[in-house]
Amino acid sequence: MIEVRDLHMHFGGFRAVDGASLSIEKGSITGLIGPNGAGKTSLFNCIAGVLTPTSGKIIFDGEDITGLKPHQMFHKGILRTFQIAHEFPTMTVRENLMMVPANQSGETLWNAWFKRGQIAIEEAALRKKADEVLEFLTISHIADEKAGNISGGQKKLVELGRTMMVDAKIVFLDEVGAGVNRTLLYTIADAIKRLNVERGYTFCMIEHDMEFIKMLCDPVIVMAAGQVMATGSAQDIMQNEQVIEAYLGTGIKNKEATEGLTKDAIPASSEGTS
Ligand SMILES: Nc1ncnc2c1ncn2[C@@H]1O[C@H](COP(=O)(O)OP(=O)(O)OP(=O)(O)O)[C@@H](O)[C@H]1O
Repeated sequence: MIEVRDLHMHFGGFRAVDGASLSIEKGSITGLIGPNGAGKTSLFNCIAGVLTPTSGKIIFDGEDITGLKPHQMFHKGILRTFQIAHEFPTMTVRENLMMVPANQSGETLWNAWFKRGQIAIEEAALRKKADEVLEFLTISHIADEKAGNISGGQKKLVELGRTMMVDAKIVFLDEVGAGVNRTLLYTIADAIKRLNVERGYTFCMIEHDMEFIKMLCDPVIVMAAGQVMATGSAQDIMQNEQVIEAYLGTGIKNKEATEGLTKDAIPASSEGTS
């Protein structure tokens, strides 16, 4: 689905991405790991159009999308979570979701005056969709909360919800599990898995938390020094000598905690979304 060919992203003389080639298969939840400074975020930013690569190609379903801008990627269904505006703290969670879709008739003053009926229809449809999204994510109970008042983990779920408002095809998640308590982490993992299985979403996620990676991702791509060092199942990756070597000094986080976990270890539905 997305093929990255010999990608380079240089900052002055520094090669943050230095000839990375990889594939993200349709329908996969692909993990992207690597030590600090490996070039993961720079690679994400190139794919999402936030950075223009120095050289190399990014192909999406056979089409060369190298150098397209974030809004052009957005219209192709390629979303990087931070690329969708951060929450508006004084608006409710539902209103935050309703803000996402582009091309709403009410966006201009002219339309607000002369197309009031059309706007009302669109708003009702958006509201219905937002409520469906909240139900899918099991957070209907916070629909009327001000987005600024919800927990960090709930904000991550709302961020996922925003991608559902525009029916994304592939979503790039940057450390979605960071700083989230374990209970809510399972809820987020469950939502990602269900979006993947039930809605056909493809995900590519940067994570430092190996437990989270092992729960969800297959394959896992390891980057080091701007290049792809290894690709394989989480289990294989964690036993790969070269990978362990690359992590020396930092350690693979939660390595021990991952023993015995499988991709199906996520509860079918989770409680305690706080
Ligand atoms: N805009 C920039 N200008 C100069 N150097 C940059 C810039 N962005 C990133 N870098 C450098 O490129 C290297 C790769 O950074 P990047 O953020 O892509 O790595 P990463 O694998 O995502 O790291 P981390 O896991 O710590 O977030 C780092 O050494 C970083 O300092």
